[in-house]
Amino acid sequence: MTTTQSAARGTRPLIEVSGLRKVYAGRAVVDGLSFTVAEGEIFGILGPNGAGKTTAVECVEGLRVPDAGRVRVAGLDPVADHDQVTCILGAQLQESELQPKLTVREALELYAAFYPDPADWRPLAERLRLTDKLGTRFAKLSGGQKQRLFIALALIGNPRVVVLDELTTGLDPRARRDTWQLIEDVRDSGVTVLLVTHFMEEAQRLCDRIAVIDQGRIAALDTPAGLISRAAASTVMSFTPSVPLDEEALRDLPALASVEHKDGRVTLGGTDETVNAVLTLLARHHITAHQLRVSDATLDDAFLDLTGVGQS
Ligand SMILES: Nc1ncnc2c1ncn2[C@@H]1O[C@H](COP(=O)(O)OP(=O)(O)OP(=O)(O)O)[C@@H](O)[C@H]1O
Repeated sequence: MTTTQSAARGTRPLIEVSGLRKVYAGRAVVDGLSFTVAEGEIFGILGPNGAGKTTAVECVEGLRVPDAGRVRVAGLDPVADHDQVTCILGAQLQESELQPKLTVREALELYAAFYPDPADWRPLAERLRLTDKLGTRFAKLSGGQKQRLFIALALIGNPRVVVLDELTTGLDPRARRDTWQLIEDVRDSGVTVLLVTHFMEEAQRLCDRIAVIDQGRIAALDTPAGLISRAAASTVMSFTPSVPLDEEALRDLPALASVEHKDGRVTLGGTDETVNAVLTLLARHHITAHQLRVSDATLDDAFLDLTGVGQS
């Protein structure tokens, strides 16, 4: 660790964003964002397309200059103290930033040379399962291998925090799950993670806290469980009734949050009380519920209620 890094280490949050604003063509795409990230956290930024997520994290990285507000990384200004922040914060590269002919070994050696106190790339390559790919050119790597290389390059400067923006987009489910494990390993090794994602399951599984961003503002900031508890319905029930249901009878159900009919299937949002009342109603009318499913609300449901936008 460098002197600057140890001097900056303390009890204050590792990342502090306060009143951040960024305007393009007269439109505030980031409009007064405030959040903090504690050392050791996986902090998620979730939001619909165009919500301002990348703009916000690029202000944290010092790649964009805020129009208003304050950003600090370990107490440093990412724009004014850019060189020092670069040693503390590792950013995931975009694919186009690597030469297709560069081998994995060359990329690791090249990026290690950028830092005053780099990690030894050999154990890093081992940890990221790249050792048998060291001689492979970037263009020949699979999507998952490229992502593992990007994580290695983000970690090569021994950063205290890594910013991962849409890291698993385009990966198949298996490679995505492998990458999740790697992100957890990164955090377990003591590195704080700022994660921008579109994937609800990813955010729910990995993040300690999540800021849901909508139209440049924070719609909610909480733990995954806290966000889920904000969904209008805590329980979702769906079934195909053997005969069509009386709409009026459904409307009178206790704690009912939503009703939807689609292709003969009924989906109800509510609580356990709603579910029990539906079962009683069906039994009373001798109606069978085919393919009955009852599930707890998910982050997806909460996201939909908070932003009005469904996600993958
Ligand atoms: N350099 C720029 N010049 C003009 N407008 C920009 C610029 N960068 C971003 N924008 C606009 O700002 C808005 C927010 O973009 P941003 O990339 O931050 O959103 P995002 O939440 O990361 O979206 P996505 O999930 O689609 O990546 C968008 O409407 C985008 O078109």
